[in-house]
Amino acid sequence: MISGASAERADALGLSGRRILVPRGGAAGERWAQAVRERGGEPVVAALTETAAPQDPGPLTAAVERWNRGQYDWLVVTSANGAHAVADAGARPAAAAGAARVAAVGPATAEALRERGFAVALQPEHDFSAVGIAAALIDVIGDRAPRSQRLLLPLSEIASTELEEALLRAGHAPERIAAYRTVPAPRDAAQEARIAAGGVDAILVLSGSGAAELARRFGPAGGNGLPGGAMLAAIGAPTARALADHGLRADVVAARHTVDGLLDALAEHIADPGSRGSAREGSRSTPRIAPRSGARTSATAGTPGTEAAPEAATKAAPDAAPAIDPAPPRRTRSMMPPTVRPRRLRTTPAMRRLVAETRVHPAELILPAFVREGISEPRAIGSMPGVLQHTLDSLRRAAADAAEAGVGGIMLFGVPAVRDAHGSAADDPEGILNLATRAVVSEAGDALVVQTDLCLDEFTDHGHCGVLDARGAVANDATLDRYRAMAVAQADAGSALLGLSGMMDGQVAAVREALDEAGHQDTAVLGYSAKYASAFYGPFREAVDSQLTGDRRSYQQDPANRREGLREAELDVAEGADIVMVKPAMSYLDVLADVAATSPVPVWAYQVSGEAAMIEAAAANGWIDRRRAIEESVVSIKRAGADAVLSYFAVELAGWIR
Ligand SMILES: NCc1[nH]cc(CCC(=O)O)c1CC(=O)O
Repeated sequence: MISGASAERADALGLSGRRILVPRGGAAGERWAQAVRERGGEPVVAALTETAAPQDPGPLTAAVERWNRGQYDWLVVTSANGAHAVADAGARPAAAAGAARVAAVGPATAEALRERGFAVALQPEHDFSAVGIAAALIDVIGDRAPRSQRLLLPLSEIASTELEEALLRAGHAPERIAAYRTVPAPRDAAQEARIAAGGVDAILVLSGSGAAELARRFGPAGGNGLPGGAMLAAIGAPTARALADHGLRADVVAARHTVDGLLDALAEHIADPGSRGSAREGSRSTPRIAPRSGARTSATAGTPGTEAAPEAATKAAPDAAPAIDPAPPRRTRSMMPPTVRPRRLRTTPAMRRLVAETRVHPAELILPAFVREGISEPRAIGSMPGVLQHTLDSLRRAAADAAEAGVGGIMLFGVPAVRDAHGSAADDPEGILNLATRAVVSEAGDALVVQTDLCLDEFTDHGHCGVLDARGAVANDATLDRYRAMAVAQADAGSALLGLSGMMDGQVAAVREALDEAGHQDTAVLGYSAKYASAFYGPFREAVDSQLTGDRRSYQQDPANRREGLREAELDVAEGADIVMVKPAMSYLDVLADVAATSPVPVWAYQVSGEAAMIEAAAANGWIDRRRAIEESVVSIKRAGADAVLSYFAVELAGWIR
């Protein structure tokens, strides 16, 4: 289908710079989006349709029971949805009777089946459609011989009858079951308006129902209006005909009904609008609003659509030439060129810089730093490349470097030589964290806001953030007494801002009261308000040589909870927190945005150790661009609402953006 030269063009960057509407959500949408990205395009995921359980699940359940009892010879699956539907209904990979086999319409379906534990015995070689799988099956099971086969066909409610008809004609006993249905996806008015205003360059149309929904939302009859100039790329001829039924014309019709087939055809069309991958040739006689009978398939083999869109395999007559040539060819674009062009503001680096909504400034970055008692040389931390366990001396130098780079603050964590059940070293004026605080304040206290982690986990021999009761549970109120003592010791040492990271109830009020009683009215309190029990603290635990076994789920928040994050922040503000924080950052940007929307005090976020480690590890593998990923991650945290960000990259990033 695709000539050598244009195949090469269509290759890696064939969609470069193009925004492509992906009309599916979920895992399928992500697969399409990834394939668009691999070709240099920018996917815009806007689900038009989604799958739902059939109106009446009874027949599917009964059929799956029969399958499990070994009453079929074949399970014939024509879409990934079908595979998931039967698996979800309880179909066992190997039927009890043993001899049953599984056929898949194409590679994506086969992959879904394998994912669910089914071995795939048969798959068409080229034609991933109802016609293709019928032919492949009949090849193997023959015409009636040796005996009529029982085949279970779990299909979409509106799938065509092609497959069962072909099997019936060959003398077999197909049993069609409605396994799922395709329904309109929830709508997003703002996104639709952006799309209509020229937000995409091309739209993928993957099924007849997708075409119908596209027309309903953007089509000629009362929708938002299709984005001017957007190309329509149909997965196959039936889908192109469905578009025509709604007064829309496919610019591209894929000959191979797969992700690659469609995106290659689109890339080929972009590279050469007159090429065979485009529908121009096939629809020369087709007006923009094509009567159904006038639509012609372009270079397609068989009746396609099944692999990506089983319901699209309609009973249309393929390649039926129109009786009367309805209209002269249209060489002009079918839609008006856009007048609204958001890309104008992206044309040059200077323009992009001028219109950037979010900026990161060094003063809004805080460097977390570790100091370890009893070492004479700084030590590397395996899971945190570039981060050290400092000696007092090297910490002083690191603070001076941070001040020099213009960062706003430094957050100190201490790693003591000796631990006990109460974390005695935490409030000992000669404890490592308090010593380090004095050292850093004298070195750089004018240039940097010197801050201290107020928590017991680095100091206890059991590694928990509080003291334990007789049964080994973390005792909230007894811990508050320890926090009061720590607060006074840290303020005495010169800490300007206490970072309360222990997640005990009432900790902000307790610490505020203790500070005020001790005459430290001017020492500020940072509530780690919405702190989640996160896997992303992993490398930190190495950094502080944590003694923890088990987890912190009885005091840190459940990652499933969003509302609770806002509540914790509100409580901390009410208790007198001067600043509140959300932590980790990247997986909790929704919580951060919620808190930022209502907080009367500054809102910070902590890009934690695991977030940094992910970037380092991927960059070390050459999988992402390290600097861009760091810049993007921090600007995203600010965009979501953070006024300042704790980041292990603070000094390096400050150097880049100065
Ligand atoms: N003292 C508790 C504390 N303060 C900051 C972090 C994690 C920071 C990071 O992962 O970078 C932790 C660890 C925890 O809650 O287990």
